[in-house]
Amino acid sequence: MFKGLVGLVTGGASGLGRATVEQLLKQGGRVVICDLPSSPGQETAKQLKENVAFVPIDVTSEKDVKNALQTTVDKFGRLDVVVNCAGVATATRVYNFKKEQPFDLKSFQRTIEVNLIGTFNVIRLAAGLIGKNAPDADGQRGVIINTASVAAFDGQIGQAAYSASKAGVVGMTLPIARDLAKQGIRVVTIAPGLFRTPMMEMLPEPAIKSLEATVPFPPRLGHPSEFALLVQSIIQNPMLNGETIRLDGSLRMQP
Ligand SMILES: NC(=O)C1=CN([C@@H]2O[C@H](COP(=O)(O)OP(=O)(O)OC[C@H]3O[C@@H](n4cnc5c(N)ncnc54)[C@H](O)[C@@H]3O)[C@@H](O)[C@H]2O)C=CC1
Ligand SMILES: C[C@]12CC(=O)[C@H]3[C@@H](CCC4=CC(=O)CC[C@@]43C)[C@@H]1CC[C@@H]2C(=O)C=O
Repeated sequence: MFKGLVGLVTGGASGLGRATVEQLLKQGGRVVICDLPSSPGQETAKQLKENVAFVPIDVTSEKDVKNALQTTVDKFGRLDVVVNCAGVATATRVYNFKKEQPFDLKSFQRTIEVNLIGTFNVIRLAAGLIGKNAPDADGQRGVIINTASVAAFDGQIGQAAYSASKAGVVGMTLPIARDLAKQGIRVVTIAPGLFRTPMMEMLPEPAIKSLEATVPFPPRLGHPSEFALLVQSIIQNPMLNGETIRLDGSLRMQP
């Protein structure tokens, strides 16, 4: 099933996205890595060698995403699977009473812009290309997988912007799955708990250790490869659609 499959992974140069790229390649797929020009996407593609290409993009740009889709067609002829992993994390309280400073609106807008609108931008443009595929025996033409966060449900102090952006991704999953159902395109979102990636490693190790202790089982950060395994499973299971799946070791984040 994966042999020859063409995937496009945003945020594919790092963390959960990179692990997904590696898993798709391991299964015999071909992959376009989409990430910021400043990311290590080019080196990543070189390291992974075959059946992979890097296209520098900002997910919020229509022009960039259209260019990435055109490159996908030029290089691999089609697109079957999109995995949206590009994202940014911010932590600011709604009001800083010591500095008498409200949350910076530009920072709130940028978080929504990248995590929510960027994800939507990729979905809306990729759907047209996936819709050109001939349907399989089940009528399926492709799969779109998004990345939210458990912060969509249990957002912590300082996560108003991040949680709102991820809740938006959760909220649009079902309506988009319904929009694309007639074309046989499935849409599923993963809401990860805590995974060891460069985003997480912005935190000092003692903070990571204490976060790990809050995960009931297994009491550790997830490995990016475990995220990639769920991506594989979603691709393989045609009954998964319009749903958000928590991948969190039963973590419920504390305030
Ligand atoms: N690591 C974790 O524990 C969790 C991560 N997530 C989400 O998973 C996704 C992947 O995160 P990680 O791999 O941990 O982070 P990461 O920081 O390792 O990777 C994120 C990638 O997104 C790219 N990116 C950022 N803004 C972009 C833009 N405008 N256009 C294109 N690419 C852009 C970055 O360059 C980076 O390569 C994110 O959406 C994050 O919010 C959700 C829950 C937990
Ligand atoms: C996003 C997430 C939770 C956070 O808010 C932190 C982030 C790692 C980097 C951070 C450093 C800080 O100093 C403040 C908090 C945060 C932005 C975490 C990575 C994954 C977490 C998440 O989405 C959990 O579901």
